[in-house]
Amino acid sequence: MDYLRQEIDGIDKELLELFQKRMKTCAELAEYKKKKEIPILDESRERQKLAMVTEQSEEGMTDYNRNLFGVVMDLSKAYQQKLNRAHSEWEKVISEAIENTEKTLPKYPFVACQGVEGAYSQIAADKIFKTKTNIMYCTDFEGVFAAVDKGMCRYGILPVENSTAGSVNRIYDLMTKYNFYIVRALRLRIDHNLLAKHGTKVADIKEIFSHEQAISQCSQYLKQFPDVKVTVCENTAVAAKMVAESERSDVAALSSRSCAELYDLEMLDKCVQDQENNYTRFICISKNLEIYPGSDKTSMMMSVSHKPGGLYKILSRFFVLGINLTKLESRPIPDRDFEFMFYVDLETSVYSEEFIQAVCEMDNICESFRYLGSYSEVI
Ligand SMILES: C=C(O[C@@H]1C=C(C(=O)O)C=C[C@H]1O)C(=O)O
Repeated sequence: MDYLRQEIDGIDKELLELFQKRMKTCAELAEYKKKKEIPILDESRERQKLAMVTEQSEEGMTDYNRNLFGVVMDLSKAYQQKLNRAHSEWEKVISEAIENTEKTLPKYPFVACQGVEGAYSQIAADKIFKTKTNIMYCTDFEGVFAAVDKGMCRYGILPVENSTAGSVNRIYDLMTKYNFYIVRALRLRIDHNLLAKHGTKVADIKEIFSHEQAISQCSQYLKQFPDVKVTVCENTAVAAKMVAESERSDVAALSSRSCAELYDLEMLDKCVQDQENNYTRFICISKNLEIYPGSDKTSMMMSVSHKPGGLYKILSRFFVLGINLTKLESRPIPDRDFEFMFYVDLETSVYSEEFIQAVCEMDNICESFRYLGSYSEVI
């Protein structure tokens, strides 16, 4: 073993020297490309290179060699991009946003939320702004996007994913339709409770109202009511309100503790969600790019060429830059068969070199690209 390891060490030394020599040559080429305004990526050259590698490979080694050279060329492009980046448009836009944004979120802005008083979005808004801020309630999620887009509200609060039920697809679909930036995120612990009017007993219940996400988060619990009708409504707070205002005494809602207080309902059962640790992530959106201090998450949205390896190309850039992905979501692009829009959340400080480089590179290599902002996530 010692002998073979020594052998490997010797080979690695040569590999390292050769790799660095290759990178330095690429740097010279990058300078030439910059002068002549030639793009860094040259796909036909890469294809030729891989053909050469295939031809020169020993039997059984072709796939390994092609993979190795794929990574080597990715690293070479990352290095060239870094050297040639100079002052890209994105760098300017982002540093101006950092400079022009206040140090903290405003205190009492007008905020759009879906639902009615007591909705989880409203609880999220109060947590994000740390005050009972001014809220405009919209009947659906699209109303929140539109209120921000038209300048009726400075911010909008939207739930994007739940730890039990997964992504809120409707929001991801609406993201393609509206321009906005994310300025803050919040992880909110969600406890659902069975609420009914005073006097109603569990055995009396014939119908339970709630939002589809809440119903899905309580699916185990609901199995004990096989004969009860479960009805979806637009919001858990709307469900509580409906129960409170109903003439019937055989209805209940799956809703929050604060709605029990707000609508004077009794909690027949507490914390009935299937997973004890049930979290929902909310985003706070604005029309303009605002980047507050401490922003260490970034979201972006892109479409890539509909070819094998399209997504790999993107992911390999993050890998090369050492950036961790915390979310990858794909949604079909309307009217385009099996073509997808990808949404990624990255863990990277807005002040880091890798961050700027990732934004610039994505803008270059994606078919379409949108930077959705940098922000911090609070609990
Ligand atoms: C080095 C170059 O830039 C890029 C990197 C390549 C490589 O590392 O071999 C090949 C083609 C280009 O996409 C080049 O243009 O030759």
